[in-house]
Amino acid sequence: MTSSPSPLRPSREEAEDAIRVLLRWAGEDPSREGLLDTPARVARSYEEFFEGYEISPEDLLKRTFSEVEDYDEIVLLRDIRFESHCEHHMVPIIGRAHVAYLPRKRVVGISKLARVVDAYARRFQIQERLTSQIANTIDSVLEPYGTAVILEAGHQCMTTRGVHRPGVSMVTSRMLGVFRDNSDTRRELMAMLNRPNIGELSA
Ligand SMILES: Nc1nc2c(ncn2[C@@H]2O[C@H](COP(=O)(O)OP(=O)(O)OP(=O)(O)O)[C@@H](O)[C@H]2O)c(=O)[nH]1
Repeated sequence: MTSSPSPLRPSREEAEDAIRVLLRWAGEDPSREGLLDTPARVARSYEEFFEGYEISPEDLLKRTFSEVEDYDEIVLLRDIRFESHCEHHMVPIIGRAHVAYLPRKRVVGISKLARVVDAYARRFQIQERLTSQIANTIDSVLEPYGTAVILEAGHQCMTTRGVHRPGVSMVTSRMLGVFRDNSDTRRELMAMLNRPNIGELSA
């Protein structure tokens, strides 16, 4: 995950040992052939699932386009798939994010909005905090007239265990600036979200 790990961070070997303990605790024999490479695979998967801890979301938004300084309408990137992990049960949260801002002077490359979503999603999360972190970062770095973030997600801690309710999704939002204060602007955003998604045409 990092080339210079913090002294508090366990080594890869310790992480793999912990995975062997979990396998034993589940009733398995980590030395059987099919499981021999599993601790290393899981550790590699964790590096991927949790790479957000190594990314600075603020830095992702530093490069802005000055040529479009006079654009002052809503920019919306919708249906951004994200994958996160619930901090309570360490199982996946899979959903879609819709991210909008109304630029004041700074416009960013749209992929950067998806990268900010990933930078926070690839950590242990609860959905409310994930929603706020994405919105707050865009708002503080770009200083737009407003920022809006809406997340819809399925939580495997509710679908594959515990209360077992497949098909349930959780919806959260954070509205800042004009999206919070101006009902016309918020309505315009909702109308944009309700239009058919043509993104798949270019997929
Ligand atoms: N608000 C919120 N709750 C979440 C999120 N992810 C998981 N949870 C909930 O966190 C709660 C943790 O509750 P606990 O009672 O401590 O854990 P538990 O005994 O495993 O609970 P059950 O899931 O009901 O079996 C559960 O109700 C989860 O559904 C999230 O992103 N936001």
